[in-house]
Amino acid sequence: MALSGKVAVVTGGAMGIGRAITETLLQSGATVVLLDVNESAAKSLLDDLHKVYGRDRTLFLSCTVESEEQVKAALQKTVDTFGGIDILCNNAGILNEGEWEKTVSINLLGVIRGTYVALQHMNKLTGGRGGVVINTASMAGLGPLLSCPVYTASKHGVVGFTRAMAAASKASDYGIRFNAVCPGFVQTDLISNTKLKLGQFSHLEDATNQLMAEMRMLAPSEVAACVLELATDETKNGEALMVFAQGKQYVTFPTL
Ligand SMILES: NC(=O)C1=CN([C@@H]2O[C@H](COP(=O)(O)OP(=O)(O)OC[C@H]3O[C@@H](n4cnc5c(N)ncnc54)[C@H](O)[C@@H]3O)[C@@H](O)[C@H]2O)C=CC1
Ligand SMILES: CCCCCC(=O)/C=C/[C@H]1[C@H](O)CC(=O)[C@@H]1CCCCCCC(=O)O
Repeated sequence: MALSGKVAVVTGGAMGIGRAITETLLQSGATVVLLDVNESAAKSLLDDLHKVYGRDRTLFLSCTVESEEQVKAALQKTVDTFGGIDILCNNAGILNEGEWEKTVSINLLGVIRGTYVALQHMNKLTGGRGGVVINTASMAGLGPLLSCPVYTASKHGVVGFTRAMAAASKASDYGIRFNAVCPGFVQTDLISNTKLKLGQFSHLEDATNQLMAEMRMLAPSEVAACVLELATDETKNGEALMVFAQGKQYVTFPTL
């Protein structure tokens, strides 16, 4: 029960990787607030979670990470209900090269928005308890996914933002660690019907499917286990933890 008494917020917590993160954090003793746009999936998940963990340790708040107003209201509600925030998992994301501005808006701006709003509650310099922010990036945040230039750009942005925030937080004594998890392909809805999601790069569907076939498809729980490691290992700040066929590996970046 490493996280007993801690309060976690998971964006995109209703499905896929976010759902696995929610379940893993609950198993580790945390209270989890899930923010999502998919109300039916969230409510059905909550019904299941209440049976296992009781009604007091989970809360669903309907919220799009595209709206600063909604994110602010959701995090304020979290603090009013549970007394603070210790862990933020900026996980919500989409893959849609056709709607590329929305992809940036959710995948990158959503992470920045969530982080800046949470900082107001978590920063030790402004009365917060400190804690940890874990962003779901991707291996596409470290190398190019050929059929998804904008998705790739958004995830490179998440990795860069995470590392810069980690350095800023350390230098400013915010008491908050910042880490990113970078999975390869994970079996979730995000990678279903890929052709429709590739927009002007739909001709690269076969190459994308080939890549998926070559890389072992991960289970959401494998990613969630890495998120738990980043949440509980207090030595980790500014890390990008890859999860891929061979297991997991902390990325070594060039030092300048
Ligand atoms: N599935 C994969 O192969 C990989 C996924 N990722 C990343 O993992 C994260 C989670 O993706 P998956 O679980 O695979 O996808 P998913 O589609 O299964 O789940 C995404 C969740 O985010 C929610 N969501 C979408 N837009 C939202 C918004 N504007 N505000 C709040 N919630 C929103 C959805 O309703 C859903 O519950 C994403 O950031 C994705 O880019 C990273 C590497 C690999
Ligand atoms: C410091 C070492 C970093 C190595 C990162 C890496 O292995 C990247 C590999 C990409 C390679 O450039 C060609 C690819 O397609 C790889 C990215 C695969 C991305 C899977 C993304 C799944 C998803 O987010 O949906």
